[in-house]
Amino acid sequence: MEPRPAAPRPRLCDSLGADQTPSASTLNAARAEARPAGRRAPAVAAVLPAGGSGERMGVPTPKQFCPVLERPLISYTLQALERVCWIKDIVVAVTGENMEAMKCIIQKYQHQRISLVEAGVTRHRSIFNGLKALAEDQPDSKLSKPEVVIIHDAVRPFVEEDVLLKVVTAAKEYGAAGAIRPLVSTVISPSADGCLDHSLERARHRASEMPQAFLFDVIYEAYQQCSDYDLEFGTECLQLALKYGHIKAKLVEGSPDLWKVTYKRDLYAAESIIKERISQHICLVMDTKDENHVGHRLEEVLKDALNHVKVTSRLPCHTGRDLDQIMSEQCYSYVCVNVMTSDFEEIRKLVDMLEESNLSILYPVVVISVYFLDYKSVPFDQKMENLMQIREYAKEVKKRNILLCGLLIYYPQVFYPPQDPSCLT
Ligand SMILES: Nc1ccn([C@@H]2O[C@H](COP(=O)(O)OP(=O)(O)OP(=O)(O)O)[C@@H](O)[C@H]2O)c(=O)n1
Ligand SMILES: O=P(O)(O)OC[C@@H](O)[C@@H](O)[C@@H](O)CO
Repeated sequence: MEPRPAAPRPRLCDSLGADQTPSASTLNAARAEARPAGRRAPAVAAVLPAGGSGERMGVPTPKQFCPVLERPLISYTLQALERVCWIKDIVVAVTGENMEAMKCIIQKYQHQRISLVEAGVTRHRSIFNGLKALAEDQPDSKLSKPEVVIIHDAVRPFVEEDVLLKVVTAAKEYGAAGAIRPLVSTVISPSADGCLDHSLERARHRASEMPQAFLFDVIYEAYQQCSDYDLEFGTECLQLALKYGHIKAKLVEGSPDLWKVTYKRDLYAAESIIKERISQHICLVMDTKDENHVGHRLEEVLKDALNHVKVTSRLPCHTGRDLDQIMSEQCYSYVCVNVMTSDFEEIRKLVDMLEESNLSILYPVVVISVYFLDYKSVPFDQKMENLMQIREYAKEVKKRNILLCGLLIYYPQVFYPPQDPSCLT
């Protein structure tokens, strides 16, 4: 029985999100705005419709459960919402047949604050079921009614706290709010005979995306008044608030990352975006504090190419503090540069720490151990035997989503024999 992993670290580093991740001061200002002076912050919950079959994806598995880096797509969306500490409940609507699979995902990735409800046969019905779970007029409701409810498709994994805060703040003021994006294609209206009737002026129109947010009573009452036609064929929650609540939603410009995973190409795009984001963080671990350590040359090169390069030394007196601090920033790629030792045990200790930190539950962790060895002072076969242990250990830790590899750089120490001063010129 595998030991239950400890609860995941409370927050992912915001830089795993969209490029526009706001600074802490921006968020604090927005939070202050969301919390008018003298009034308490609104209780906020989220409803995630996740009951679709993903027909347009063209694979047997519903797209919300399709793997991205060997982890279901929906887990990334849950993680994005869990990062936002002021969302108190996350209600996910899944079909009965996927309920067990969803419970396993919640347990395996240690998702928190999640409640599950049965999905409906349409997206609107799934959302309505989610809202019912939050309404206090339901006999078996265990959740308290929020003041504001966020509605966000479970297949939109790249949602950041800033846009969530914007739509919630706007919903509190206007009653409803939704993220929008510029149209990429022009919208046209075909005539009955399949020819162009007219086209819409693209600049005057926008694509409605997610997240959206509503005063709970506004959207819940709209759904309660909904016609069956709306529930069956509608695709726009903002329209329901307008039609049944006479609320004109505030439109919030969203970032390019808010797109919905719909086709297979979207899954490939999501995977490459996630890979790119986690690879932007590198932690260089050096085996000495020497400022002339060759690892600093690598640091200079990496800093030109990456957003975040952290450096630490693995001296025993430093290991705990330095590495713990770096792990708290959710770094998933480690390059260990060893000039003083080729001791495999040091790497094992580092990998054990990474494993205990549960980092690799959410994303694969990469550890590259580089050994600079002077071939005149270190017999090759003796060191290779020692380093070959890495290969066996790598097979073992790969099962726990830690990818370990070793790199041996054999080089001659450059000596100037003293009897030949010309070498010194
Ligand atoms: N009966 C439904 C249909 C859709 N959804 C959810 O609504 C979101 C957006 O819908 P869409 O992209 O249309 O998903 P699918 O309906 O699964 O896709 P398709 O139309 O290609 O089948 C998805 O998270 C989907 O799981 C839902 O909760 N209940
Ligand atoms: O479920 P579908 O993909 O058909 O449509 C969902 C989208 O309409 C919806 O997510 C946004 O347009 C915002 O309402």
